Amino acid sequence: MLSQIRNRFALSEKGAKDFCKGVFWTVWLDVALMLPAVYVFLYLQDWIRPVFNPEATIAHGICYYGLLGIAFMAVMYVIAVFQYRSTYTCVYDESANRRISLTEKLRKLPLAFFGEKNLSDLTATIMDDCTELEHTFSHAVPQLIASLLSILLITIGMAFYDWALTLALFWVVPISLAVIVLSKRKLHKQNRTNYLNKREVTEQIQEGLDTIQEIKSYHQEAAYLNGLDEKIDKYEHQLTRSELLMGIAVNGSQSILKLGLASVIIVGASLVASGQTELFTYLIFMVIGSRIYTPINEVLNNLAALFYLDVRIDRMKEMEAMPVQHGEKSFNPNGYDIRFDHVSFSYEKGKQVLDNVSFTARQGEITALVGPSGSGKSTAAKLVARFWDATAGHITLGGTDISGIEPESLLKCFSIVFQDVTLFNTSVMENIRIGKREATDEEVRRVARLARCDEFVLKMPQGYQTVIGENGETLSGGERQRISIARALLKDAPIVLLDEATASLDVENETKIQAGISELIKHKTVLIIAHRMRTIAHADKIVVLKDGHVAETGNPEELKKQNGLFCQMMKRQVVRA
Ligand SMILES: Nc1ncnc2c1ncn2[C@@H]1O[C@H](COP(=O)(O)OP(=O)(O)OP(=O)(O)O)[C@@H](O)[C@H]1O
Repeated sequence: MLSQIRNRFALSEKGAKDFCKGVFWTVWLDVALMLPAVYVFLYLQDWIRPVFNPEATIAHGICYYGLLGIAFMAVMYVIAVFQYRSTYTCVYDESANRRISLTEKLRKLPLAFFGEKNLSDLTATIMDDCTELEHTFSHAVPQLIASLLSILLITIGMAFYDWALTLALFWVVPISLAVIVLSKRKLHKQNRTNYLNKREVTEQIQEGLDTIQEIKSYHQEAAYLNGLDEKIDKYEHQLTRSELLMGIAVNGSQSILKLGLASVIIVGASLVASGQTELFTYLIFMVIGSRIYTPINEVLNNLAALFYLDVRIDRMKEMEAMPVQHGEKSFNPNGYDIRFDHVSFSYEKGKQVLDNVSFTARQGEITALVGPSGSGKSTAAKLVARFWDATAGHITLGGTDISGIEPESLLKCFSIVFQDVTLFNTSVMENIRIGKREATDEEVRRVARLARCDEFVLKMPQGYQTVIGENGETLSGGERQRISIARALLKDAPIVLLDEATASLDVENETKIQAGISELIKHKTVLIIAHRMRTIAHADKIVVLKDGHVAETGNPEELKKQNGLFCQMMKRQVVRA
């Protein structure tokens, strides 16, 4: 039972237990909420009956009813506290845990996942869907189950008292629920479309914000806004349609419920007139009839959330089912040689990016990957760090196959400098410290000097404490790159990946930070990707890639003599220079 609840609602084991507790206490709360009606019943039975029956006497005085009222209120209060704790507090805990586990899950997914998914979609799943599920599980699902159970209990109890009036009061409940169940399929479909349309609008807005520079510089504002307008119109149109359908279903169902009280009045009147029911019983059923449908009405008001439930749960399950990258946390490599052994890889089925690539990058040497644009150089570098997993062949690090090493543990061995540097909206000091969290300010300054950051940082108003804006917007490309090199220097990992690390620097700046890079790569396994031939002039080994396979390998002198692709690339650059 518990595991079925877990699967159905994508809950943790504790969440499923709490959910059952929540339903239990909500049933009791629904029953307890009938206590005012019971109180009125007891009072009327005792004090009003003598009016209709002169032989009857009043059994309890006003003090008794005062104390009884207090006792009923205390019972309701205690049950409400338990219900609140078991439903709301636990749901918020479950929601927090769900967000953490989804974020943990994302951390373990291969980068390929993020390439295929829209990031605003992922954020919406972690934040919006969790919030909506929180609301549904605190306000709708336990209430729905509990109100069905409590109505069943109350119906059985009342049937013993007067079955004919009970029937008059409750015949509407199955019909009202049937209306909802019958419209569920249609509404579910509508809500799914709403959800997808909303995501489309969010994605379009996100894309507009990400590409605002291009939109403005190519005067695409009108085209962009027209596209956005179309998507918003589609979303609104669909929303209005589903709200209308929802309104018809919910109001229809609520109206049917109201017929229950009307039928009690009519049936009760005829039963009283024919002497089959006491007037007093008739009054009692009318009092109860005015309150009995409240829990169902509340559930109906939250129906939209209930119908969205499956769509959101499906999204969660989809994320939770994504295959994560596994591996051993601790590994003892025999040195840090990197070996590609017949490695093939494709991002999409049928489009081979690397084809049977084999080479070794030795520790203490600089291995350069060169080749025409799109030949697979960056892809090869990313496979080494397990950003993606090879589709065939093996990559080993110090003799250990990296597919058996946990990606986070593996990445501890790497200092990586990419062409696209990501900076955080914090100080220069903290941006560099990302390389080694526990580094002292002095250590950070030392590597910053080596990477030639001093030259621009000391001119900033607060020096190393200057906040550099979102993704370092206040810095030039070269300055951003120098911060990234300082980070890598601070990390001081045994393997260094430089992917177009100095691409955004002019020749003067590149020469300046060459000292920093020389320091960074000393005694390390270095894999370097660069288009400029002067950047790789000191490489010990060059691997030339062409269309995803190794075209040539050797040291620069050997390759020059071969007069192959490498030689042609050298000549072209000399001519251009
Ligand atoms: N995330 C991705 N999804 C799908 N295809 C990709 C992805 N990244 C790269 N590719 C494709 O893989 C091929 C190799 O790309 P890669 O970036 O490895 O080449 P490169 O040699 O580093 O190119 P460049 O010198 O221009 O940076 C290209 O055809 C590219 O379009």
